[in-house]
Amino acid sequence: MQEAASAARLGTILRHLCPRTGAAALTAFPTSAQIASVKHPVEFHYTLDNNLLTPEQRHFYDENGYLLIKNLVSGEDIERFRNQFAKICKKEVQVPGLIIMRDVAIAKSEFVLDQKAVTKVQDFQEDEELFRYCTMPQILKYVECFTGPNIMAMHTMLINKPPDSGKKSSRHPMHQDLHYFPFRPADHIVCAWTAMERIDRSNGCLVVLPGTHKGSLKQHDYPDWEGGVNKMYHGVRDYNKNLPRVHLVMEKGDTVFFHPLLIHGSGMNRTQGFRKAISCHYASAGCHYIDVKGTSQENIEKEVVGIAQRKYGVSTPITLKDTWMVRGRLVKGERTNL
Ligand SMILES: CCCCCCCCCC(=O)SCCNC(=O)CCNC(=O)[C@H](O)C(C)(C)COP(=O)(O)OP(=O)(O)OC[C@H]1O[C@@H](n2cnc3c(N)ncnc32)[C@H](O)[C@@H]1OP(=O)(O)O
Ligand SMILES: Nc1ncnc2c1ncn2[C@@H]1O[C@H](COP(=O)(O)OP(=O)(O)OP(=O)(O)O)[C@@H](O)[C@H]1O
Ligand SMILES: O=C(O)CCC(=O)C(=O)O
Ligand SMILES: [Fe+2]
Ligand SMILES: [Mg+2]
Repeated sequence: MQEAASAARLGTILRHLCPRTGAAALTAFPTSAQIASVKHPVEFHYTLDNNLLTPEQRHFYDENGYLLIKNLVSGEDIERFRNQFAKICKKEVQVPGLIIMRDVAIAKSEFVLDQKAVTKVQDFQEDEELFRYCTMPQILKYVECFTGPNIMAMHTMLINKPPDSGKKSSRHPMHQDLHYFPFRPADHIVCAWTAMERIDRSNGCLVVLPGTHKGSLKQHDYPDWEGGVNKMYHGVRDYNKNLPRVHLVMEKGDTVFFHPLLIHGSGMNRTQGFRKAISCHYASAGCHYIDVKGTSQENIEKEVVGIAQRKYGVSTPITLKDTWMVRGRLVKGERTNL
């Protein structure tokens, strides 16, 4: 009896150390022989093993909070996404629920039906062509290593970073995507972000602070930038500016998977081209919603709810959770909690 109790306790500790591999390595009540055999507790904390990731890749993600896979999306598919994006900008197609955002530097200038006016489109879950990105088997195969088999596409974006207007507003401040998400656990959420062309420091690549996914969710506010900040581009209030930064230089089709606590941003676009990337945030359907009242996420809830009420013309009180429940789409397995 005592052995069963201590075995259960050890199981709990191991699961705590590593929720998934700990649970997989041990049955609910391991025998003392099993306990004795657990010499090297748990190797990997942030990934599931579906025979896709090598031990080196799993180790890299554990340590750094991101994983870059070369050449995952074909040039042909990227061309199709580009064409669809152009059609959306020209208003040749109307997509229900889509948010079209213009850069703050030109938001008040005259409206042009051209992608030169669009900084990103969000929530394209109702666009069959762009949403194809979120359902690509070669992407979901990787996503499953982070989320498990029941997968929800929660947030979709095509980012069209414009040439900087001179005000540096094309930058994206350093942030953690979890700030926007009222669901947990964070370890079962992952972003896939695919470069639609070569992206390096000249056109504003992703900048990451490796290892910061091991920390907690930080307080986010608007950065104090003279040239203006795009709506809802909150940044981490205080982060250690001495932490090493890594610039992710990517070729067309390369895809990075990253943890929602990883602190990242993107630099200014110093070229004349519109730097394009397409992304989707996935979560395990088994994640649960949380109430963000009284937490650091209260400020973003207020903004998102304000925009959602305007967009859907509702005046009844809604929560951050409601805005996510209507956007999430199942892409694999079974829709359970989210
Ligand atoms: C829900 C968030 C999900 C994020 C989750 C994943 C992590 C991702 C991290 C991010 O991407 S953070 C940034 C997320 N940003 C957004 O979600 C903002 C999405 N954009 C919008 O909702 C609309 O583009 C916006 C409401 C800002 C404007 O759309 P409208 O169609 O209402 O534009 P309109 O031209 O009518 O302008 C209305 C007002 O907004 C202002 N505006 C427009 N674009 C702006 C801009 N880019 N920045 C600041 N203000 C802007 C514009 O000047 C004007 O101000 P006034 O009322 O004072 O005249
Ligand atoms: N003064 C600043 N305060 C806060 N964040 C900043 C500041 N300058 C840059 N950043 C952030 O750091 C990231 C990279 O920005 P930056 O424009 O310096 O690009 P970069 O790729 O570092 O280019 P460079 O080659 O000039 O260093 C972005 O997320 C940006 O928002
Ligand atoms: O600059 C980009 O393409 C990505 C910005 C980003 O991190 C985000 O939208 O969450
Ligand atoms: Fe982000
Ligand atoms: Mg810099």
